[in-house]
Amino acid sequence: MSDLAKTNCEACRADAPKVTDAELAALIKEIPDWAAVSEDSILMLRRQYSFSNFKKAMAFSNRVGDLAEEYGHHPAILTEWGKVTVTWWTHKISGLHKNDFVMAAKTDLIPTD
Ligand SMILES: C[C@H](O)[C@H](O)[C@H]1CNC2=NC(N)=NC(=O)C2=N1
Repeated sequence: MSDLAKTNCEACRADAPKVTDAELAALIKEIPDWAAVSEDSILMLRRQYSFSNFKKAMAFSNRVGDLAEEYGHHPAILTEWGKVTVTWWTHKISGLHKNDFVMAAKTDLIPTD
């Protein structure tokens, strides 16, 4: 398990700093299956998971939702037949906080079978 996955979320505050370019470059290496993407100038982390049917995709999506509720930090989840796309960013700062990398790492611990 990566150290990130063992980390707790900090309380999200509107004045929290976004990760710097250097922090982003270092942190993204710890979650190699995730991509940093920009939408409407908002940096986000995105990964797509594959499943053998919709029922398994839905079950995984619900477990991601449980994780989000546990830590009070919520992703965008796109659930499709055989696919789930999870996107993490911090709404309050319209960008990436270390919490988002922590939650991406924790998402990777959810079983996909
Ligand atoms: C009131 C509530 O705790 C806040 O709105 C939390 C909820 N979940 C959140 N999730 C994410 N991704 N970003 C936030 O800024 C955020 N804020």
